[in-house]
Amino acid sequence: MLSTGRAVTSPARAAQHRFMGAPRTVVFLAGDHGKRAAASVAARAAGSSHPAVCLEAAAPWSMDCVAAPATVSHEESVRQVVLKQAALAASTTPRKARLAGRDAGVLDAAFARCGAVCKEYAKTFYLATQLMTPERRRAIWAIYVWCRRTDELVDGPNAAHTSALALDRWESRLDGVFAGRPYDMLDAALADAVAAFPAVDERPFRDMVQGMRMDLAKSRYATFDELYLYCYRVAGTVGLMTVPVMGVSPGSQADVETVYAGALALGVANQLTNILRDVGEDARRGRIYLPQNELATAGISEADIFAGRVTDEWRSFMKGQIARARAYFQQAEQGAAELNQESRWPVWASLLLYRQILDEIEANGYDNFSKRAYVPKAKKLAALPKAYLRSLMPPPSQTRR
Ligand SMILES: CC(C)=CCC/C(C)=C/CC/C(C)=C/CC/C(C)=C/[C@@H]1[C@@H](COP(=O)(O)OP(=O)(O)O)[C@]1(C)CC/C=C(\C)CC/C=C(\C)CCC=C(C)C
Repeated sequence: MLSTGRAVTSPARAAQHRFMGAPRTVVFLAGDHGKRAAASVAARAAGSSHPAVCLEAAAPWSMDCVAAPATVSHEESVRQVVLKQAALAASTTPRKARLAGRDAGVLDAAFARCGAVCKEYAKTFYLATQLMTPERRRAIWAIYVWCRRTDELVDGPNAAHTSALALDRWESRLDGVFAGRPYDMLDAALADAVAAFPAVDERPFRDMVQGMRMDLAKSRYATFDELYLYCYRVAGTVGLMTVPVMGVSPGSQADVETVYAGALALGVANQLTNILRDVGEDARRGRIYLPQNELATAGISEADIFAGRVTDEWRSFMKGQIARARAYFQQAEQGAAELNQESRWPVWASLLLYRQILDEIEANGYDNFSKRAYVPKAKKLAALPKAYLRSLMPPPSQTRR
């Protein structure tokens, strides 16, 4: 069954949450979207079957934050993180004072360095951030750089030397960023960015580090739900980190949760696509990021994968995996359309460009063992104006209500 991050509506899910206790009063702060987020989360919380009721009681960083019984899926736990982050969209409580005077010059240099790193590693994305306001743009660059540095710890040239202890230290540095005590220049840029956008929460950053820990400890995923948790941690978190910076369109009438859920969906879709593109490469490193139970049902063994056998079973299995990734892209579209207009271009670019990789896997006859699905430069370039045009369209919710 496809798992597409729908709202909590089914009686089964409601029953799952009923035990979690009575709703708490949540205090929300200013801002139009904040009010809408607050109203919507509070309204949901008022019906005691909704997961929002237990967010307040949640231990801050644990994925078991909902005192969940074994039957609560990771998808459900992640959904609750999303609701909590959406409720924080109202947050205007300033963090530690931002730097001024001579220190502000140092910060400018730090942000310029973040921009240069983006330009080097993600040219298209860097170009598409040019439409954003300068404050948003530099905050997004700082987040990008932190994510890239985090990823490099387990996927970079020195990854073999990264231990759980190194990730502990990285997490302590992150605490410093959020406490206004950055360790180096690039951390200082991030510290300033999160001070400027107080709705950016530490939670998704910490969850990304947890994702990196999974890469240290795990090379198999028993079910899609397990894989979903991994995708949330390493990529869905990016959406939750960046939406508070990009902002929601002033004309949008959509629930803030829809936008956050869309952001999560884009991260998950991108990561699933990445996984499907890199099956062969990962297998050569002894890793299989595919649900083992679904492989077994399809009659595909690990030996088939290590031998790179493109059989009818494999093609049919891949069709299902691609359909699932496309469903997440579809959900992401709903959120992307509601973002602030000047922030939409990089998001649509990421969505359209990454989704094309799925078409290329199909065009390669589902041989993702010996061929790397690659979007030709001309197609990539064509996606940019297309993304730009999409970004000009008003939010669907603006005309709907
Ligand atoms: C505006 C915008 C697109 C912002 C995102 C910028 C940002 C902070 C990106 C961080 C990316 C990063 C370095 C993540 C670390 C983990 C990782 C490597 C994830 C994989 C990315 C691709 O990696 P890579 O560069 O190695 O790719 P190639 O192999 O070269 O192809 C991921 C697959 C996932 C990245 C996830 C996103 C870009 C999520 C984007 C979601 C949003 C920005 C939310 C949009 C909001 C709505 C409402 C839809």
